[in-house]
Amino acid sequence: MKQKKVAIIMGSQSDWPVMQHATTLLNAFDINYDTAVVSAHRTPSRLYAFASQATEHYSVIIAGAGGAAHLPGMTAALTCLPVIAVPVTSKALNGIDSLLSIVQMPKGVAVSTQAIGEPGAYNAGLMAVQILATSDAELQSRLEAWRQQQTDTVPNEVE
Ligand SMILES: Nc1c(C(=O)O)ncn1[C@@H]1O[C@H](COP(=O)(O)O)[C@@H](O)[C@H]1O
Repeated sequence: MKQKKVAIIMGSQSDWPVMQHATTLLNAFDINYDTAVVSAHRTPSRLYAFASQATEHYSVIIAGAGGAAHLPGMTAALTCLPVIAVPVTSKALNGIDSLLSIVQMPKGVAVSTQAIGEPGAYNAGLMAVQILATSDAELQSRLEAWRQQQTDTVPNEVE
């Protein structure tokens, strides 16, 4: 079975400096992805069109937004694909607003929320790889080798 792509969507072009970190591990593992600006607030029809077609093209969606970050939750409401959310660092409240508006989803609609900002975007890419690896043995073994390499780089002693 051919692996479907990952979608990386974000509420604004201004989210890209954070969201680009979601591509680090997708690139490292040769996983195809698309990127798009989609906003629940500013482009609701675009969000509806994207989410209603998403299962045809994608296996996983990474959604980043800042401030009143309704994009991940609204995306999850419109598709049964796994949605990995990145709370983008905001100017006024450093991303606490983004985090809180993403993480408290009502029971019955799930979003996998990552950490605020760059580490969260990086881990969103990692989580996407981990999800894809559950149905791809070759990817799973590359992921395990990557994890071992990371473990091996952690020094034992304090200098
Ligand atoms: N949170 C959302 C949504 C949404 O959730 O639909 N759409 C845009 N935004 C956010 O507004 C912030 C400021 O956007 P601008 O920089 O374009 O003014 C961005 O972090 C974006 O994710």
